[in-house]
Amino acid sequence: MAKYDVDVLIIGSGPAGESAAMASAKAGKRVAVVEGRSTVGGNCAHKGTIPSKSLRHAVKQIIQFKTGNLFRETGETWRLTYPRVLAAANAVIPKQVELHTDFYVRNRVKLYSGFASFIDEHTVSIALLDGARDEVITADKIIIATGSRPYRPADIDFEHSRIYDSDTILEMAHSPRHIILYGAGVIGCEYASIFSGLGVKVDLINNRDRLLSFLDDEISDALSYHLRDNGVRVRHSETYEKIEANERGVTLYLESGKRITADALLWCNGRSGNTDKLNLQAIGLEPDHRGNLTVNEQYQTAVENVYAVGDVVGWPSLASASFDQGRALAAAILGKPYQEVAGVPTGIYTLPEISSIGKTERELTEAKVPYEVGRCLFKNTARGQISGEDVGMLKLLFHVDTGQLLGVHCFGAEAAEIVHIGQAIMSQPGEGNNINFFLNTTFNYPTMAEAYRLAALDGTNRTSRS
Ligand SMILES: Cc1cc2nc3c(=O)[nH]c(=O)nc-3n(C[C@H](O)[C@H](O)[C@H](O)COP(=O)(O)OP(=O)(O)OC[C@H]3O[C@@H](n4cnc5c(N)ncnc54)[C@H](O)[C@@H]3O)c2cc1C
Ligand SMILES: NC(=O)c1ccc[n+]([C@@H]2O[C@H](COP(=O)([O-])OP(=O)(O)OC[C@H]3O[C@@H](n4cnc5c(N)ncnc54)[C@H](O)[C@@H]3O)[C@@H](O)[C@H]2O)c1
Repeated sequence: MAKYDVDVLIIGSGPAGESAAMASAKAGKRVAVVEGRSTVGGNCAHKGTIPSKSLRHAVKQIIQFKTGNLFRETGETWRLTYPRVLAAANAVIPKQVELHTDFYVRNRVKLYSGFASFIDEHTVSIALLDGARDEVITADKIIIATGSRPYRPADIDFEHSRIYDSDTILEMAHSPRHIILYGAGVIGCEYASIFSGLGVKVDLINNRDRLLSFLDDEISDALSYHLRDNGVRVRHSETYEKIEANERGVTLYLESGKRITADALLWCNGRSGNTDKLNLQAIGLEPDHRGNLTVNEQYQTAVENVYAVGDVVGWPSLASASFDQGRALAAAILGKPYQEVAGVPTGIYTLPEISSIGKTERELTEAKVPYEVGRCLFKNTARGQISGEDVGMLKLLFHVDTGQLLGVHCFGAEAAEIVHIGQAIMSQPGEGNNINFFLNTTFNYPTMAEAYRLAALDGTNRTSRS
């Protein structure tokens, strides 16, 4: 008789929970997953990555249609409402659910639809969604992969029909003429692109002094320029004092004395880890003030058999990293070699798209590393000219003496794909990581990938002249 009902019990079926489940099941463990929604996929598939990227894709199609002279006569009026675009975008969610459900079925992972909370460190109670009863399960190892949700300050009335967060904006049933986005992190910048692309007047309120300050300054400046060029009003270094809404509109009062009124406000300033309903007191765990759990490099919490992965452990809070954390954790539990999740690229689906990996110019300058820059503007590539996607740039940072590639920064069409070529070279050991790879390699022509060759030529021409 086994001591526990299952070997591994996972709470949450987002990317982190799913990858931990699949890796454990494939290693022959008896695995069960508890999901508080009626379908799998996590917030990633239902509220975060997937719907927002699908919405952005639909908006990009609209922009291409509106600006492409092949499709329309100049002066023709044409408009799609937000609910219509949203409905088209949301069509991807059931496809995602079907895809991910199959993974559980094929790998014989038992799924419980219900809300989990701890009874003790090996026992979890599940309030089943059908309301029939509570199920109690014991497990040798328990993984918390409960993700995060929008942070909601107590002084803002999120029940009001004009005030939204990144979950409820996916239910907005009208097209605003003017929207305020409070918070200019990744979510705020992505939604600024989406709404301005739909022709909505956008105010983007940033409580810092530049957009996405973790990016290379040149890329962050380019984002500010292009958002403004698309009609977004970006306001830096502003903090809200209060937000009032009534049937006529919503007004944001800023500490600086400014007042902005619009049809809707999207709050995108911060997230909280989903830990408050897990009854963590029962096992002596205490999350931090943002609801996140602290873990060691093996994703183990202070309780030996309880682990945590994904958004619930905080930074970098990405679906991409969550998948890898889940797999790394499963390997650690199984006593296999595992790789720490590091060197995660940034992929930001603004218009234009942004992606980067490695060091920024500021970081290299501060560290006194002698580096050179190679740039290729997309407007100077044949592919960029043919496709009309000529806004953008690839920028390579490399060591002046060794040619080692130190950073790849890209904005423009397909930046999030393009960056992976640089990532592959940067991850080569020793001299395998060298800018010369791009000079000694034949690229398909015409491609956006060719930008690597052009940027490498630009950079190495500079170093050979100096
Ligand atoms: C608008 C938006 C856009 C994003 N875009 C991107 C992007 O482009 N690229 C990217 O890499 N990342 C993106 N992210 C981040 C990404 O969605 C998250 O990092 C990812 O979903 C985290 O995965 P997770 O497995 O930790 O948890 P989640 O996906 O949050 O899933 C956790 C699951 O746990 C369940 N759960 C919670 N508590 C319980 C409980 N007590 N019992 C049972 N089940 C429970 C929840 O119902 C949920 O389904 C975006 C996020 C948002 C909000
Ligand atoms: N393309 C992508 O990769 C993508 C797209 C959208 C969102 N995301 C991820 O979703 C997460 C949320 O993005 P965001 O744009 O809202 O930025 P964010 O949550 O990282 O930060 C926005 C601001 O809110 C503050 N904040 C965060 N949590 C808080 C809390 N609980 N209480 C008070 N203040 C808090 C932060 O300090 C920051 O000033 C990020 O981790 C981001 O990486 C990724």
